[in-house]
Amino acid sequence: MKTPALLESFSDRSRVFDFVNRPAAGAKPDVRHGTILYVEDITVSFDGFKALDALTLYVDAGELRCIIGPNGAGKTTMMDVITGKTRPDAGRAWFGQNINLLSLDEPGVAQAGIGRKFQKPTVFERHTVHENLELAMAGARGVWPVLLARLSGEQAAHIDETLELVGLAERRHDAAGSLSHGQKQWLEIGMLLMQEPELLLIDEPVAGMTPQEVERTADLLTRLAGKRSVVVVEHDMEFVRSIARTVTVLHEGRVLAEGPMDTIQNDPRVVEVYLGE
Ligand SMILES: Nc1ncnc2c1ncn2[C@@H]1O[C@H](COP(=O)(O)OP(=O)(O)OP(=O)(O)O)[C@@H](O)[C@H]1O
Repeated sequence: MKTPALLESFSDRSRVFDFVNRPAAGAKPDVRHGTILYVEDITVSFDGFKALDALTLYVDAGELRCIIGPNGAGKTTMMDVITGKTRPDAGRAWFGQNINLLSLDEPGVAQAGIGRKFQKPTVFERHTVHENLELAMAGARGVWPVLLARLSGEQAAHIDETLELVGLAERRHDAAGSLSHGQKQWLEIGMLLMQEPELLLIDEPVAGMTPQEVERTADLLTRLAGKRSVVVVEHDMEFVRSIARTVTVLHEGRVLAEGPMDTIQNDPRVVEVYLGE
């Protein structure tokens, strides 16, 4: 019984998925200069300790960027600033040329078109893969409209396309709880995609995956880039090597090095602080 089952999850939904409550669509980022994300001179201090220290980096529209760096380098703090979770002490963060991220709260950032995927998959375990995507659909203003409205042809097609993209078409009627860890990660990426974000921030997507799942995730993220921009924080260097065009290395809250993976791998500073660990 689909409807009662979905209703049961109502209380959980708002707790687990803030992004499902994404408000109505706002302005799109203006990327006419080719840059979708501007992070400039961002400083975040915790009790005097600088987690980010005048961090500056730019991400191009359509790019797939990997961010690496040792524990405590500031990767999570950077994502927190971009998504409105942490307010910086100083600096600027813009989404395209026109959207000042520092003026938005977390729902506002999501509404503007930035989707964030945390490391641990959080899907509605008791609901089917298809229902999970329905609930996450862009424009849904809560569980009632999702449940009561019949899917339009366009919405049904969007779900079908997403199921194909994340490789879960054959599992659409299965409970999300029956999926493997890797499949849950793909489902959650699919849920983010239902809101059609311009920029996806993805935290350690392949931790705990089998080698086959890692390979399929590399393929998925590579296919997502282009139409969207994707920023991936990841420690698995083989995975980073397999997907990244440009790698940014963070260290002590700053960019230590940035460039193609081959250059980064041979940079003695990077080897010293990170790769040589
Ligand atoms: N809320 C906080 N209060 C105090 N210190 C914090 C807080 N959040 C982060 N830090 C500190 O800021 C630094 C940067 O942390 P951050 O989590 O951004 O690093 P990271 O690169 O994501 O590390 P990891 O790879 O371990 O996830 C760390 O030294 C951390 O201990």
